[in-house]
Amino acid sequence: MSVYQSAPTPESSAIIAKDFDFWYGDFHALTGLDVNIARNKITAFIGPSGCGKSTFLRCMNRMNDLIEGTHVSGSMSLDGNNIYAPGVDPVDLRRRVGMIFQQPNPFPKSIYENVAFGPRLQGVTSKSDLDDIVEESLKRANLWKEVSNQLSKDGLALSGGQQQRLCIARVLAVQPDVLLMDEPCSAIDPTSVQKVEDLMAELAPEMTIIIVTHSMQQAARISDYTAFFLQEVAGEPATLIEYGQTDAIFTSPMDRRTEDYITGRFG
Ligand SMILES: Nc1ncnc2c1ncn2[C@@H]1O[C@H](COP(=O)(O)OP(=O)(O)OP(=O)(O)O)[C@@H](O)[C@H]1O
Repeated sequence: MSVYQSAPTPESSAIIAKDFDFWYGDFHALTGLDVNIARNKITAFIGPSGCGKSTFLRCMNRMNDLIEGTHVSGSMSLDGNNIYAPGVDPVDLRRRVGMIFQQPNPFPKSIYENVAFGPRLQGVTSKSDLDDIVEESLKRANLWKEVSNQLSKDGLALSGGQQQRLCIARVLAVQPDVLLMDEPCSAIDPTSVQKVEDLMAELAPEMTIIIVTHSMQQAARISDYTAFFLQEVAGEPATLIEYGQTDAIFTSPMDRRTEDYITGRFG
């Protein structure tokens, strides 16, 4: 049984997972997840390595569909619609639920083309419209000031932290409702971490953000809600141990395993 402390209500949630399980082939990776993800807030997923944080994150835009032999049970909805229902187009879902990875992965194209790529695919052809989208997206990603006079430069020539913000701009250009961030700061320098955290705080009022992080400090600093996952027995599925408002989880966890993890006793 998971423990909940002032967790989001269904009415205030963008994503709702109910009795959700996930398998990689025969390996039952996640079980019994009941999680409401608050709309336009930042939610952090924490837990030791291998407890299924990334797996659960990737369920939210069906990225795991790309891995052969995976399947799910239970339900997962976005704005009230089951994302695993027949007829849902995963490509369209991934536009609405964008993803940022641990390693920045810009295309080997110019900064401009990286950001214009998605809107072009969506049918935007006007040069001035694309110019506007590129500028706006780079501004929202806190990168515009650094690159506005070098938009034709190769995205891969930027620093790691700049590349990560370019990837964020690329996702923002297609106007997602949800941003999934899988350890987005673990491969970038501290100054860039600060910039990414600042931009998350700026985006959150209009976007639902979920971040997987190994940094307790980062989870405590930036998130509104925190979910703690654990795989207690090797080979057995992981599950949600405790979930709720970040302040409550960090200052008065109700489950001993949460307390042990956040105080650094394991993991
Ligand atoms: N593509 C895959 N095929 C089979 N098993 C996988 C695959 N990806 C992950 N797993 C397994 O699923 C479990 C959960 O992994 P996952 O990467 O989701 O955990 P995590 O909590 O995000 O870990 P970390 O913090 O190390 O990134 C692990 O046992 C892992 O070995």
